[in-house]
Amino acid sequence: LQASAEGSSEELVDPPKVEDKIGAVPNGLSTDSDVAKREAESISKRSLRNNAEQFQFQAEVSRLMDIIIHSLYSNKDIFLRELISNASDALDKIRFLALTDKEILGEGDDTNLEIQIKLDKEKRILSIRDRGIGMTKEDLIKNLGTIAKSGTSAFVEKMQTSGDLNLIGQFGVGFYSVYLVADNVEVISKHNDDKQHVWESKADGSFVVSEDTYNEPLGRGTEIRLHLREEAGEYLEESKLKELVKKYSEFINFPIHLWASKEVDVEVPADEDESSDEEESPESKSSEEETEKSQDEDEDSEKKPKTKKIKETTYEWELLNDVKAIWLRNPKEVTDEEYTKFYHSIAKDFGDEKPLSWSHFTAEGDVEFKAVLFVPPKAPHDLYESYYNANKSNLKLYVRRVFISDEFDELLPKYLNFLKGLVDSDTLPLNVSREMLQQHSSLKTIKKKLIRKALDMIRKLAEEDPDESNDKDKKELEKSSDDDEKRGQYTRFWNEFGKSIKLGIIEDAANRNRLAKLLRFESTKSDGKLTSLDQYISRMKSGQKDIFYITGASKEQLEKSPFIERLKKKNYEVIFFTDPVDEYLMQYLMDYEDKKFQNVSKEGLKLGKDSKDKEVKESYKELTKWWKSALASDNVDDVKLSNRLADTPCVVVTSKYGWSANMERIMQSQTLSDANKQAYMRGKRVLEINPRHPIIKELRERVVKNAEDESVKQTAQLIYQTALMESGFNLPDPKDFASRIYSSVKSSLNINPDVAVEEEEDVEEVETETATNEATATPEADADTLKDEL
Ligand SMILES: Nc1ncnc2c1ncn2[C@@H]1O[C@H](COP(=O)(O)OP(=O)(O)OP(=O)(O)O)[C@@H](O)[C@H]1O
Repeated sequence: LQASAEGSSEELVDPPKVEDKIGAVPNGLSTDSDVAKREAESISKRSLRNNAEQFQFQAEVSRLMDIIIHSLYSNKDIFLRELISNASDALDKIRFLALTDKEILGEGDDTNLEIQIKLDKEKRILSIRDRGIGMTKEDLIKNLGTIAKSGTSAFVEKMQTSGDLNLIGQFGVGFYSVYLVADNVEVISKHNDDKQHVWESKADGSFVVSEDTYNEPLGRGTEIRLHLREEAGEYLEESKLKELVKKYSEFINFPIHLWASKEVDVEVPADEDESSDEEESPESKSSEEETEKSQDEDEDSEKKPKTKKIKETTYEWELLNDVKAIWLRNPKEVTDEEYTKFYHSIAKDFGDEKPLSWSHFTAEGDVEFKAVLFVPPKAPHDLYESYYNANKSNLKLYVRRVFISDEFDELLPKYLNFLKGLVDSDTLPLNVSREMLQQHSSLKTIKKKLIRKALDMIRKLAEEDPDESNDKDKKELEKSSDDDEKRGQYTRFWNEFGKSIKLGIIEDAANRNRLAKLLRFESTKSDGKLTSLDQYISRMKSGQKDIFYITGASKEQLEKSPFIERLKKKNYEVIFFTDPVDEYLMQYLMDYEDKKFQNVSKEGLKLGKDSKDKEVKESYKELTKWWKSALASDNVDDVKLSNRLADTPCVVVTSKYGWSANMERIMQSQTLSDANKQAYMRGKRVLEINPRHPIIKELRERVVKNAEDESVKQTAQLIYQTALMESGFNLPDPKDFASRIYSSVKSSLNINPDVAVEEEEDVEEVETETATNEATATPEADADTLKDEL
């Protein structure tokens, strides 16, 4: 979209040049050279306009900017940390490239990897400049407006519900926070591969990009100029900027300088009258010594011109941060507050909450590295989005203090992607490409150690939580003072990241047992709280060999399940697994501490032998045989006596290695699931009957009396279909089930089964006017409804 920008050149600003000493320029009268300069400037402005191209912001970005501009969010400070963080990222990028090609850094000032902040109070401009990688024209267009990141719409959505703008950095759209304080923003950038360009937008839906022939050449890097809004005057105060850098950007690993003013005493020539006054001042004659001195001075003053001291404002770069990396310090000397602030900065998570836990350690031996790992207080919004495809490592890799990448998949397994932190290795080579580094053998060792440390840290979260310990430990823990803060911390962890631990059990065979220790769930005995496998084992009945569990859609549903009736009666504990991932989890978690897991809705449940078993079995032989053949066309492999039922007549159980009813339900609900696989994986079904139930006993009598009785067959089919449903399966033919129910209702109401439904009288249809006015359902209308719903 080419813009014709003639005629509006007045709108263009005349920004200060970074190297000018703002405020130190005297306001003198115009000279010829000033006129010539202004003439030249207006020519540059025109040429800037002529080659300007206008672009529309991508729609989501536009919405985002709109929200930011009209936000009533009071903490507008956040824009500065976002800009500094971007500057730091850009510096990291160029430093990394310079590892393999020194030339890239250029020479002179360009080699100073730093961030500079400057103010122009008069023009109300705040500039943040870095000597980072810079942006080409294409980068400016793409990164600042036309390509919306996945986080953009997620953030817009989030803002509409719980408007906490503080989270902006986590969504990868931090740059736009500049519009909290500025109504016009210029981004001047120079990348080694392109000429200097300037991007400008007043957040009116579009931005302009042009080659920059007007501003002072940056050499390399980016300068962001914010034309501050009327109400954002506080950001023109040096003290405010110093406070913000201290608060939010303390852990930036590059020097941040502020062009700060300073009052200094300077000697200036004094006029004669004043100097004679000074000579007459009483102090100068107060002692002999001083008189002598003053005589000396008098002698000097004959040679030197007279001077006096006056206050003058000068400017110099003042360093605002201490660039000593926190991970290089001794953990004992780092305070909790410092770790929390470091977490906020590394995770771009500037909420009020502390990380749930952290681990700061040094690994020694063949591979040496330092690391700091954090468990965030909350899971990010997209933790499990495209879990298997996206590259979402949250660990930053440094080699000897130089940032290398935060996209190294090789540092942590996917299931630990929720951890934040960094690794700084002394063993890895510095001057090789990222690809080569990725294949370096040391990474395997680093990964192994990181996993161990991470799992230890999570285990400690549980150990230190008083709610987690059993009664004996509780007494000891009650003495500790920071009890309250730690109470419930593991439940908080579990609610945020429990799924990751489950995915770990599925994916990481080597650490399966360690991860299983971290597993939490509810059970028939957990009293609404979470419990662990160790606690389950400690409560096991004597002689109990297996760990019992059941899977389903909700705890409420499972509590009433017929599968656990008898187990509950006999005081066995049954674990409830209600997350879809649990079905997958239990395909991998076969045993724990030598105890096997038994799904109580699958065949193979053993609860000890009953002395009358054989006898009872014999008495049901005829019924089970008859029923098995009657159900042959229903995919039922067998009919057996059940040992798990108390009050229910019968249930349908599945074979050990096939899918459970719950898994069938999950698979059927997946849009892209493969029908062939469904048929193949569907577990074999066995109808289990309760030999003590009156319905079953009666059925046995009836079958013995007359195995061909049609009504007995009908009833048996209805019982089977009901059991199927109660056991959690979808009915293959609901219509058939419904007709059977209605015939049964007819019989209980004493209605003759052959009575037909009354015929409707034939009345000629008359078209009425109202009928034609009625809204008709069209595919378009349906699509609209769907859109509304979405
Ligand atoms: N000072 C800069 N130097 C070079 N590129 C920059 C600079 N500032 C922004 N960018 C580019 O613009 C993009 C958008 O910045 P923005 O702050 O919106 O998102 P981000 O930096 O990717 O994420 P976050 O806000 O979480 O840091 C960046 O990814 C980067 O490519």
